[in-house]
Amino acid sequence: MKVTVSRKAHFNAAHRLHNRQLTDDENRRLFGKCNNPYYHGHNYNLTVKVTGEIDPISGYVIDMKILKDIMQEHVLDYLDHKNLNEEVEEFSSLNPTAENICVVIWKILREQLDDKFTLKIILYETERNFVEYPSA
Ligand SMILES: Nc1nc2c(c(=O)[nH]1)N=C([C@H](O)[C@H](O)COP(=O)(O)OP(=O)(O)OP(=O)(O)O)CN2
Ligand SMILES: [Zn+2]
Repeated sequence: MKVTVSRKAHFNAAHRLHNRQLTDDENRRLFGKCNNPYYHGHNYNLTVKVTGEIDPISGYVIDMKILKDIMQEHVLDYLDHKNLNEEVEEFSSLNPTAENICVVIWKILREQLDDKFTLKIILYETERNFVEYPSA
């Protein structure tokens, strides 16, 4: 019997949506105000969902304290209060859209969690705009 446990977190970060393969005009047309060369910020809200069997001894799928510490060390300490384009290696060549940030967070956490767990990330960039990976 598989059960999903979830933990929420949030971080603030600055970014600029920009594709170096496009001209400045094309970038402005495609990304509008999100292409502002002086960057802009979001309060990102994150939900991490871990699915697995309940351990018969602990009654846990995963100890939430352990999940919290992994998220803090590997995601929040890495992304919080950062300029994603300038300070986070993955986005030196990858546009920091909500979709790409979500996949990057999934890859970071996937490496930290046992293969027996299924992992899903939901990332809110605004109160109304959010993305999920993997989808469905
Ligand atoms: N598919 C995507 N579309 C857009 C993304 C994205 O990451 N993926 N990002 C942006 C901008 O970076 C930014 O998120 C837009 O913010 P904002 O203009 O504040 O968005 P809203 O007006 O929709 O704000 P609400 O508060 O949600 O109404 C643009 N597109
Ligand atoms: Zn933005």
